[in-house]
This record gives sequence, C-alpha cells and structure tokens, in this order.
Amino acid sequence: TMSSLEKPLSFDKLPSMSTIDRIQRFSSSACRPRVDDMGMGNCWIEGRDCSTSNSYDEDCDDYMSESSPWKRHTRDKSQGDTLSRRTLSLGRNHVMFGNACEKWYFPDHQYKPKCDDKEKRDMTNKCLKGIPKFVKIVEVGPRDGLQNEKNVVPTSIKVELIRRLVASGLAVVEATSFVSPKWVPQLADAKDVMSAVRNLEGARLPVLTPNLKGFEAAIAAGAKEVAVFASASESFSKSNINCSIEESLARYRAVAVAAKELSVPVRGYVSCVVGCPTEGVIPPSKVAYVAKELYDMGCFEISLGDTIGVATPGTVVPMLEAVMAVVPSEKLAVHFHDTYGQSLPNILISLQMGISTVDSSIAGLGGCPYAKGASGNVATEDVVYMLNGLGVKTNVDLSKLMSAGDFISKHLGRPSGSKTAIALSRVTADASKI
Ligand SMILES: CC(C)(COP(=O)([O-])OP(=O)([O-])OC[C@H]1O[C@@H](n2cnc3c(N)ncnc32)[C@H](O)[C@@H]1OP(=O)([O-])[O-])[C@@H](O)C(=O)NCCC(=O)NCCSC(=O)C[C@@](C)(O)CC(=O)[O-]
Repeated sequence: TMSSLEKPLSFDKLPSMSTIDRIQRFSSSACRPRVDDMGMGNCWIEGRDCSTSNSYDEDCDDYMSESSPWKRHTRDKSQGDTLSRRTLSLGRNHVMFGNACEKWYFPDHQYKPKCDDKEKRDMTNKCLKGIPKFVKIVEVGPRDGLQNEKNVVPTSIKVELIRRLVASGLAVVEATSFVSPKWVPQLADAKDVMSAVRNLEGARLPVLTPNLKGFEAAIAAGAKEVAVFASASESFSKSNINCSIEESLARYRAVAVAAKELSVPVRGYVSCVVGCPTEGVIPPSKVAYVAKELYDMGCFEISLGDTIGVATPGTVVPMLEAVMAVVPSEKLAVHFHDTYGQSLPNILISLQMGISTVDSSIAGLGGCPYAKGASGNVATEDVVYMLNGLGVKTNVDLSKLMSAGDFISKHLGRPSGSKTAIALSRVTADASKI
C-alpha cells in the first residue's frame, strides 16, 4: 500500500489557480531573500570568484579531451563563470520554493563546493562543463501528446492549451499534424487549430506534414514551419506512415523542395533511434544514416526520437556519437518518451554531450498511436525544473507552465504526468498551511 506521500494526487487536488498564484508570488523578485538568508552560506559567491580562474577551465578541458570524443561539438567551450551563472539561477529556483523545503531540493553535498576544496570544485565542473548555458525546449504536447488521447480533445481546448504554452515563454510549440484523419482522427481538426493560432505572437508553431498533400494543407491554413518524420526502423516506417524509409525520404525531399521555395523551415524527426517495437535494437549507424539524409535535404534541425522510451544513457551515448559524426550537434534535438523513467538521465547525458535542444510535452502527455505501449513524452515541467537546478536558461516560466499543465490535466480528467507539477502543488499546498 502507498503512504499518503506516495499516493498520486487525485484530480480534485490538482494545483488550482490560487496555487499557481502562490508560486508566482514566491518567485517574484520582490520576495527574494538576501543570498546569505538562503541557508547556503557564501559558497556560491565564493564559487563565482574562484570559477573565473584559468586553471579551472584548463582542468576541465583536460578532462573533456581525455574522456569525451564528442567535445569538439559542444557549443559551450569556455564557461569561465559557469558556476556563478548556475549559482544565480539556483538562487532563483531556491527562492521560488522558500526556505522550508531547501533540504529536499538541494542536499548539502551536491551544490556546496568550497573554494579551497579544489577537488570538489573540479568534480562539479567536470560534470557540468559540457552543459549548454541555454536550452531550447520544443513543446510537443499539443501534437505528440494529444494525438494519442482516447477521446478527441475539442479544438477550443487545444487552442487554449497552445495559448497558455506560448504565454509560459516556450519559443516553439508544435501545434498539430496535417496527416490523414483516418490514421490520426485526434488531429483531424488541424486546419481549425492552425487557423485559430496562426497569428499568435511570441512562438513558432510548427506542424507535422507526412507528404506534399499535408504540406500544402498546412501552408494554406497558415503554418509557417513544418516537420517531416522518418524512422530508423523499416517496420515502424511502414506502420506509422505506410511506406519504406527510402520512400519516406523521397516524399520528404519533395516537401523540402516545396518548403524551400516558400522559405518555410523544415524540421526532421527520426523515430526509433534506439529501439523499435517490432525490430528491437536499432543500430546507431542506421539512425545516423536517416539523420544525415534529412539534414542533407535541408532540415534545419533533426530531432532524435526514442519513440518507445527504451533508451538509457548507455544506449543514448553511442547513438548520439554516431549521429554527431555526420550532423553537427547544434542541429540536433533529443526527444525522449518516459516509458522506463529514463528520460531525464537521457536528457542530462545528451546535454553533457553538447545537445542544446530538447523536446518535451506538457504534463507528460503523449505516445504514438503506432507504437504500442509507448508512454508519454518527458514532461516539460520536469525538464524545466531540472534545467533550473542546473542553472541552464530556458526562458520558460515554471508557474505559467504549470498553469498550462493544470489546464489540460483538468480537461483530461487525470493527474498530471509531471512529477514536478505534482510535487510543487503539494509543496505550495503545505506552505499555505504554515
Ligand atoms: C502518411 C499517410 C498519409 C499515408 O497514408 P496512406 O493511406 O498510405 O496514404 P495514401 O496516399 O494512399 O492516401 C490515402 C488517403 O489519405 C489521404 N491523405 C494522404 N495524405 C494526407 C494528408 N497529409 N492529410 C490528409 N489526408 C491525406 C489521401 O487523400 C487518401 O484519401 P482518400 O482518397 O482515401 O479519401 C498516413 O500513413 C498518415 O497520415 N500517417 C500519419 C501517422 C502519424 O501521424 N503518426 C504519428 C506521428 S509520428 C510520431 O509520433 C513520432 C514522433 C515524430 O513524435 C517522434 C518519436 O516519438 O519518435
């Protein structure tokens, strides 16, 4: 039996707007305590001073060149004051939830390297060195999430969800798919969704297009960016888009040519980058081949999808190494499903390898109708929480994001799939009783 702490929150306990408001209040700079009020001593101030020294960086470079063959691709080569940026951000994160909870979020041993303790400081930076300063999050909930819902979500709810996601600061929100309504009835209202959000400002709103027919319909509805989706598994290609990998690439070349004429950016997906529901293990060389084909036809970014969520860091590393040998890391994104709870470690190792674009889905919605057993994508709230903790910028407001997650979870009538959303709603509920 589960203890009360372990029980998932029931629907009626989901965070209410007043909870969100409380978080907002906690996170406002007006309430920010002084650094030394935060129970973290002066270590971060000291950390900033120390981290600017050259030897610090050189130590890290030695480590990276010894143990990280992918180093040449990382964007973030010299981060003299990495630690201080992470400190400031950590401070914000910390403040957000108040002193009462600090011991749960930031155990002493994790984030308190002392200046005179060179070994500890080096260790911290060896682990954080490759991680980019900024991560672009591509929100795929309205598309990848809602395509898999048993009940079709009304157009007005989809539109409101997209609005809220954009309002949270997400710069890219995948809005819908112009695919066959016979194959994916959940997104049969693509035209109406797109027409309603086409003039929304502040974010790019790409849509999936499996062929020229879909591309033309998308453009007619007002889409300004599209995505094509190939697979590294022959059998998944067949079951998802009813053609072989080569046939799909030929279709996508036609889409890429048409898009180029209109200056419409095309994103490329590769599915089943680690495993396939029918073929099992997929060799990294196959993934690299498909990724390179998409890149060569003009895709500005290639998203590597662990469609059924079987990857672990142990399989992500060789897969990324193979792909990075043919496509630059800054053109790559990772797209993890959370079937085995491996998404966050998979993302972390991807960041350490220099990836700086991460796909995720609000409230962990998602799955693929043609990949049985695949669970939702990694939850955007969980990704933002982790990145905040690492001091990586995302420009996403976690409280507004939670409001979007709350909105869709309430509509779907089930608790959020985001552990962060559930935990924060508990924390703020507890705080309100103090
Ligand atoms: C690719 C097709 C269309 C081939 O489907 P098909 O049946 O082989 O297509 P067809 O060319 O033979 O045409 C059959 C009918 O579909 C129509 N049709 C043809 N194209 C379109 C279109 N674009 N929009 C609307 N209608 C279309 C076409 O006009 C015709 O209509 P009919 O004459 O029978 O009335 C179909 O298999 C399909 O739509 N598949 C989409 C499947 C899908 O959306 N899967 C989920 C997204 S992929 C994913 O989730 C993975 C990802 C990206 O997230 C990454 C990861 O997690 O790994």
